[in-house]
Amino acid sequence: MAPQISPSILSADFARLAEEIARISGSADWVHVDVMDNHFVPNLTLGLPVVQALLDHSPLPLDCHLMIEDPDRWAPEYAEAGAKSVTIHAEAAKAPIRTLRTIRAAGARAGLGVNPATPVDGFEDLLGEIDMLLLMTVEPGFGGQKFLDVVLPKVRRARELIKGRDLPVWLQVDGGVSAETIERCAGAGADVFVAGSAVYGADDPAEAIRNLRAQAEEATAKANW
Ligand SMILES: O=C(CO)[C@@H](O)[C@H](O)COP(=O)(O)O
Ligand SMILES: [Fe+2]
Repeated sequence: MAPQISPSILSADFARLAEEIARISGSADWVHVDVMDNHFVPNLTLGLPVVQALLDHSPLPLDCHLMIEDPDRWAPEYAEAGAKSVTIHAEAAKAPIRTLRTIRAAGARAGLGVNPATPVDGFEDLLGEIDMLLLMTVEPGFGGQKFLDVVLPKVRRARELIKGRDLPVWLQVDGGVSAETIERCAGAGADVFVAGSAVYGADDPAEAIRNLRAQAEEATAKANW
């Protein structure tokens, strides 16, 4: 699949979210929405009512990343509200298969997220239940952190597992993705790139996205996965 860019609004101006989305609507593929509950991660951002409001204003599909303690309870509601992609964390879900199936049944893409220290090998058998695997490349909870190179072998491993099973599962990297790191991610097999500070910290977010995409495309072509 051609690389996709999913800018995170965590680094946008929370008082002007609809306008911040409008700034990237011609250049991004998705809008990445980080839902944090101050339990699964030590930060509190936004929840279902704000996502419902954004759905009325966003020309781009929403890619909701749920960093919450009880995704089994809440994930289906995001999908039913109209989010096109809903990712739950493997470390938090108590009934991941049921929840992933419920997300899909509601018409959304089902994502499974894993923290930097969580191995992907244990989730091999779940690959058929998901549309996207999200690999955190920082510890979840905050934007603007330094990319963790230590996760790159796992990105490669995940791509091998997906390829080995010949499944159309997207591989998303999230955290510290920038002009300095995106080529390494694409080279390791990632094809969906979340970037918060690298996009919204730039003077021209649309140009930053175009540059990230060009870098990802070049590295993907070279890697030839
Ligand atoms: O899920 C998270 C953080 O927990 C991410 O989506 C970050 O918001 C990405 O921000 P940058 O690291 O690109 O600034
Ligand atoms: Fe995220």
